[in-house]
Amino acid sequence: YVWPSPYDFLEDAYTVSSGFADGGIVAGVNPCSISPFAGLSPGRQAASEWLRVAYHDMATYSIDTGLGGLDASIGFETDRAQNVGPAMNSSLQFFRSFQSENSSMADVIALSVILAIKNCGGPSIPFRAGRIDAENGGPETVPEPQQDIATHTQLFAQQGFNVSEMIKSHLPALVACGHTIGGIHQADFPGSVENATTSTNPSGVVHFDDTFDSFDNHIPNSDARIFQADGNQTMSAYAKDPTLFASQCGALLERMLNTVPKAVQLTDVIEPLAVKPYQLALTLASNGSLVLSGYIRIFGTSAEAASATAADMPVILSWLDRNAQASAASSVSASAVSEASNSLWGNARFFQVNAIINGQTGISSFVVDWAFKTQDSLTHSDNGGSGFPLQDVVLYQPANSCVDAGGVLNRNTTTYAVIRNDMGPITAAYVDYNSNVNQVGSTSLKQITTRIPLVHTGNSSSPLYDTYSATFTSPATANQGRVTFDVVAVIAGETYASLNNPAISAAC
Ligand code: HEM
Repeated sequence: YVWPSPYDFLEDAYTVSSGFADGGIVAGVNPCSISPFAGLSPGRQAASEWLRVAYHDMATYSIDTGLGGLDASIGFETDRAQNVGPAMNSSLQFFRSFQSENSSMADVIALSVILAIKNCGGPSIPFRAGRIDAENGGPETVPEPQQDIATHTQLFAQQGFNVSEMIKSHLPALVACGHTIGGIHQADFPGSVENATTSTNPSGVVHFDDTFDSFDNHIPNSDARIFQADGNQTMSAYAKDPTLFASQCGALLERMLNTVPKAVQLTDVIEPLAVKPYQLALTLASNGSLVLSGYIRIFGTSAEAASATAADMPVILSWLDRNAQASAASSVSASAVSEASNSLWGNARFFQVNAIINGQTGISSFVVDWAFKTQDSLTHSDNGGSGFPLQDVVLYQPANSCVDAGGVLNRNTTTYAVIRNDMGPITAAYVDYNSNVNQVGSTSLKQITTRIPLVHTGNSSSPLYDTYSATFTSPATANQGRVTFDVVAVIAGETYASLNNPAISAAC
């Protein structure tokens, strides 16, 4: 994994759980007992709902066809008795604000489970991205409580969870891993729960075990029937050994999340990068200089990383000009962001960058030299060898870009950019606006890209750059996922792009 990557947003959301640059997902499950919807319906728990969503989404997988799996088909399956209750749609409602061109609903579902389980005290499950959202529902193959063990075993086998060597039987094991948090609701399963509904417990939730908000080896008695599938062997092993429970659940749930249609290629495991740019923007200033602004994140898992104080950490950014040459005055110190950040996986701190770069000589890459303590020798981070790459050919200009505040449903968005005029003929210049639209039959969104040509508007503050703009009518973006846009130019046969810029919110 090297920056920049299409999966930078998911890596950010994986790495930062609260505070500055909050990924936003963990807020829905922190602490493990809560739900963003508990105000509407007390007794609900998002961590367990998200895990159930992921299982029910994945349960449409067929080992015979290689179709189904974790593909957000659940959005089209919520009216089925198998998926009874508000959990499916309200989870998707929460997740859709994280959907974008580079974060499918299926990837967000997988990530949500990994974050929720970790935050509930469970194992660290490796995260891979690259899932593709289905455009319709799958087969009705979620196990239901009234079915017998033979049917459950057969359904699990069809989902790719067969009896194995390491884990005696996947059926009791995976059910134990699923039913360690959350509970069953009388409102949805009146045949299984009685006399639980009260004025303070309107959905009549009965927790599976005494630690419904802890991902631990306390196991529900209500599943005794299922645990008999292997003569209770798996359960007695788990009851004796919390470490075995955590490691086997981690492995089984990882496999569940990575069960995807055979055409889908998942990425390598995504782990927090030690040094990573965040919201970095290169722009042309009114005096003809370039300005590099944004943040550098430093992440670590060591004891030193845990005890460091951001304000005492040296973080120095040094860049090469556009011909990859070092020149005088090409380095700057980044200053600690005062708001702390939290991570479930280690310690993350952010440093603000504000570098003025000679507009004549430009920039092509930078490196970061840093340490956890002032007196430590500096660690040289060069992004795997060739530095953190930047291009200074096509620059998005947020300062001028704006949204016409007038319209509520449809608004005019104007995007400004500057493009170098000394590199040959410009054969194409456009903005790719990556947004999301509702789709019939699902709470999940569908990603679309609209291409708008950039029009040449004149000279800029620098003789090297001309100005361009693109105006188009965009739909309102409230709870319509993450909108990003790319500014692209094809010059003398080469494509230059400023990718994944955040949605424009400044009013015109
Ligand atoms: C034979 C297989 C299974 C059956 C029959 C079954 C059945 C059920 C039932 C009836 C509920 C109550 C739902 C509600 O009232 O909202 C439930 C909840 C739940 N199930 Fe399963 N389940 C099975 C397997 C699994 C698996 C494999 C997982 C995940 C690995 C899982 C995760 C969950 C979770 C987390 C909840 C709690 C939801 C909440 O608190 O709202 N289940 N299950």
